[in-house]
Amino acid sequence: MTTETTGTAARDGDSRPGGPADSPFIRACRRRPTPHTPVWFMRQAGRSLPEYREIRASVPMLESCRRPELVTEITLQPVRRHGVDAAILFSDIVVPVAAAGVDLDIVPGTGPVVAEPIRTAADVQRIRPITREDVPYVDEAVRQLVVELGDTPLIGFAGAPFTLASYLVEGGPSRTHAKTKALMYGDEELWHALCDRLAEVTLAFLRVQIEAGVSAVQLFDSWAGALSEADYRRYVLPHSTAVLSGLAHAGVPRIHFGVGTAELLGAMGEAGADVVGVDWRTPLDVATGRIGADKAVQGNLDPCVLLAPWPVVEAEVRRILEQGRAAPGHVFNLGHGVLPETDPEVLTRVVALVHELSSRRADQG
Ligand SMILES: Cc1c2[nH]c(c1CCC(=O)O)Cc1[nH]c(c(CCC(=O)O)c1C)Cc1[nH]c(c(CCC(=O)O)c1C)Cc1[nH]c(c(C)c1CCC(=O)O)C2
Repeated sequence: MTTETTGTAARDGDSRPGGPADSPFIRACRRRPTPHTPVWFMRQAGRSLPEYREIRASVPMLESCRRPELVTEITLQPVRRHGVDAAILFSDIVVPVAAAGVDLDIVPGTGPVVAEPIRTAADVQRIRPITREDVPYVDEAVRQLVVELGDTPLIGFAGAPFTLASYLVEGGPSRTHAKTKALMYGDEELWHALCDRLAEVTLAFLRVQIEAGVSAVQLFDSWAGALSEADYRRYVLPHSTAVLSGLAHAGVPRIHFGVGTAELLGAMGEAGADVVGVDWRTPLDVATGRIGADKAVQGNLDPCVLLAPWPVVEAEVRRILEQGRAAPGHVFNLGHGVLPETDPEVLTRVVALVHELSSRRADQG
């Protein structure tokens, strides 16, 4: 197949039986009937897996994201082990920002740390627009993965402007996002200039992944829940909309996710999502009431529940499958990422249980 025929236009019509576009995951994102409820886990590629810890032992995080053969192997690990319905590209939300010229590192046990935080108009200018040439390793890894994965869809992702801005303005992880909010409330013009630039970088990064062949994209606005709905609409929604609506004709479903977003679910759907991610605080039927019946939902299992005895896990899986029926499409997932201390066997059992319970129901019509 030539590069041209693997582009978005070709994939748009590519729902041949058995291909990734006809997979249960993509069908659920598009609110079409599925043979079973699809399941994957945010942060499935990572520290809960011994095979991941082994392969990463001597390679720093950011470097591992820049080695296509490592990205491919780590992305495939949870697919092999758990039989999940989708793979998610192994990367990080700060990878495109680093490619855009921001000096940063991912510090083990801490997260992204920025050498010189972005707090002035001149700082914003240091964030360059990016093209595929700035992230060749992502392009290459996605192309390899699409071949290796066959019918299993690959999810591409990026960080949303607010969550990226928080790391860049704070200089690292923050509980209160105080410096970020001080800039947002104190200099609205600079705030929008920063988020315009981040939306541009994010959109370009997602387009590279889509051109290379991912079947869906997820926009992580992990920390958007720190804002009221009014502030979200004023300071954040226009920028996340620029990203998601910018992909309206890209031919792949768009998932929009955040934590603590009970009050924001409707607005997050409005940004241009096909699927809205829901954390553990809002049951999926309640979430659907807020998001509207034209969007699919994903999430809701508290990652901490996976640390509890199996009967507790099983009861939660049953509850979420039941409440997910209120939505026109349901992708089973956690309400946030897999915790490093999670027993991988439990994840494998959850996948099997979701498949068993939901296919039994599909059989019964
Ligand atoms: C906020 C955020 C980040 N990165 C990401 C988000 C949004 C999702 C979320 O809210 O959790 C997204 C992300 N980061 C990573 C992935 C890989 C794909 C997946 O399996 O989901 C994804 C989708 C790998 C990673 N990204 C990181 C790791 C850990 C690196 C290691 O192995 O040491 C992995 C596997 C590092 C990272 N990078 C970031 C944090 C907070 C951390 C953890 C710091 C720590 O506790 O060590 C920023």
